[in-house]
Amino acid sequence: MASCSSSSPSGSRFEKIPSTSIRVLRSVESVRRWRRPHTIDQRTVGLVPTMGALHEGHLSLIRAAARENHHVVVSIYVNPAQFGIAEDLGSYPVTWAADTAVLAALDRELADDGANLGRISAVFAPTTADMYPAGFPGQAVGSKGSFVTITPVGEVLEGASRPTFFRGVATVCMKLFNIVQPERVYFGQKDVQQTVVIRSLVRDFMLPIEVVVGPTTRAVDGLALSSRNVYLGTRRRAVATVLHRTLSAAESAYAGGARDRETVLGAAKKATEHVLSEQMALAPEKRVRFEVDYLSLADPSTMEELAIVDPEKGSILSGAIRMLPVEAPQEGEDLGHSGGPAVRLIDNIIIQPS
Ligand SMILES: Nc1ncnc2c1ncn2[C@@H]1O[C@H](COP(=O)(O)OP(=O)(O)OP(=O)(O)O)[C@@H](O)[C@H]1O
Ligand SMILES: CC(C)(CO)[C@@H](O)C(=O)[O-]
Ligand code: BAL
Repeated sequence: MASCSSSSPSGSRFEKIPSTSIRVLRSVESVRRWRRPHTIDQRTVGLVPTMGALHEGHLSLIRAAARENHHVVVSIYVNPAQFGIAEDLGSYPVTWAADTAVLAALDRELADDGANLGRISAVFAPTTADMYPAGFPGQAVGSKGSFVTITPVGEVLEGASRPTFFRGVATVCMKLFNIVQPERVYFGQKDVQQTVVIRSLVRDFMLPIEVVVGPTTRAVDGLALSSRNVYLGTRRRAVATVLHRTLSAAESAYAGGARDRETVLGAAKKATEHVLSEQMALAPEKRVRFEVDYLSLADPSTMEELAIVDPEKGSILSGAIRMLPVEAPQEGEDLGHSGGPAVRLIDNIIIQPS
């Protein structure tokens, strides 16, 4: 494990990422002890919640947090409560050594950039026993326990496909916010419905926190970076841009003057069907099959489906697709992390209010 203990001036021993001043905090109590003096000194704390397997999308949020806060805390915790029973909790990428190396390099970059107010002060990496002190309540829809639910926004789209997802996210974020007590929290637009749920949580429970949403970081071909992209393998990775191309087609229809759902989403469906028919014309050992889970044109503050876009309010175009396991895998073919099960990808484009 790439972390070590080093002596503080007071002689107490703290775990740190090697060659950095980044503390590794593993318990709720250790975060509270670290946080207390910064409250007294009125030093601001920005929290970037993650599930690890860090990529440039996460780093963009950390950079934003360092510009605006004296201290940045990055949490790394794969929260079991937001995974459905049949989902990928068991194979979710866990890359602690790489993550701490990436954070160390980013912290050096932040130190060299005079425009930053702060740097990465701590990584919070709790255990499930710490996060669920009464015992983990389970992943089932009917699990009993202390949960935060944000409805109706958490029930549609991602919430319809993943019925325990936003209950798990809202619950763990409430815990993280109460533990770290940040002035600001940073979330990515890539998970746009999650940002609407978090804004509702903060508003409805009167949390004294500012929610900052960073833009989606993309690969050069347009694919939104995501920790789950490692599941794709080479063949599906080449076609995975279909969702971004689909949403871009809908955005172009809007830019061309369309305001009604049928025309805007019709352009998206046409784009998807075109890519699918191209793929189906290929031989089984070459092609990639996918299924559209949903394509949505929704209100930006409620995620309710829209019949017509009001340009003064704007809207959110979003979608989810399932990239199916490849057919006729070839000898030595890269099938992706965990051998190529179906991979669910999400993406969105915000149509800004005019
Ligand atoms: N491409 C991206 N651009 C900007 N922010 C991102 C991007 N991908 C993820 N984030 C944000 O990083 C935070 C932590 O996300 P998480 O650790 O789940 O990574 P992820 O790549 O979204 O993983 P997953 O593949 O499980 O969805 C969330 O706020 C998420 O929206
Ligand atoms: C916000 C979050 C860290 C909660 O576990 C997770 O949903 C994520 O990584 O987007
Ligand atoms: N980035 C969202 C976390 C999840 O899909 O579980």
